[in-house]
Amino acid sequence: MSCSGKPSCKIGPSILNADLSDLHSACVKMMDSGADYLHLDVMDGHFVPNLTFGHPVVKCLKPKLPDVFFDMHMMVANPEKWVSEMADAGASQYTFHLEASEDVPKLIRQIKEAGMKVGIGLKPGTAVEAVLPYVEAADMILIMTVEPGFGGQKFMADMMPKVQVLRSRFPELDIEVDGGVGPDTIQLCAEAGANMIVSGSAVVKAADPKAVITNMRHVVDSAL
Ligand SMILES: O=C(CO)[C@@H](O)[C@H](O)COP(=O)(O)O
Repeated sequence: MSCSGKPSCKIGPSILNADLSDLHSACVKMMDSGADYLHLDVMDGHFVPNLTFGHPVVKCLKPKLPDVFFDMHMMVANPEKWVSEMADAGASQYTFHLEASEDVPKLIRQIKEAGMKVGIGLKPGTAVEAVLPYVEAADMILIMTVEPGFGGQKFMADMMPKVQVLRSRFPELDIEVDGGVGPDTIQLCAEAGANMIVSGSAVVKAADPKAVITNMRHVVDSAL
């Protein structure tokens, strides 16, 4: 866990439901609206029943957005397979799923050696206790608040106890929530102790994304 002190609020729009025909503009719009980072959803059709994009897309985006932190949400089987490609493409953080890795300590080492931060994601059905042995070695833990695979799903409030357990045990940890997070659900996330907020449809499809981001930041800052 590399973070020290009180965690800060960071808002990372998921561009999954953006207009992918003009992905660069969609990313710029999010950053101009006050986003702290971008959350890029990589799906392989095996770990989740959907397909998106991979490292070639990141490689195209990175030179145009050199200062943007790319949080790669790797919803893939065999996450060890894409570490070097993602690092070469310019990814900042490699968030793999605990359920997909056969050797978590080895994968964490591999990601760090490649120069990226380490995120570990948990599907809704995975108990938070399963990740506890790895928290100290990771930079961020992602608690999924929908079944991974699609944007626009309903927020699962019953995932909040997982966030509470992590926050009470690790006051300085970056804890990310992802899935159905927006103005209607941010209060629950903030009260539970999440500080890294992934929001897809609620931000990307908003008439005023800046207002949505500002509002969510205010709610999280007030709870931290
Ligand atoms: O990883 C995922 C879905 O698998 C998420 O990043 C969603 O894409 C977020 O979108 P919304 O639920 O906020 O629309």
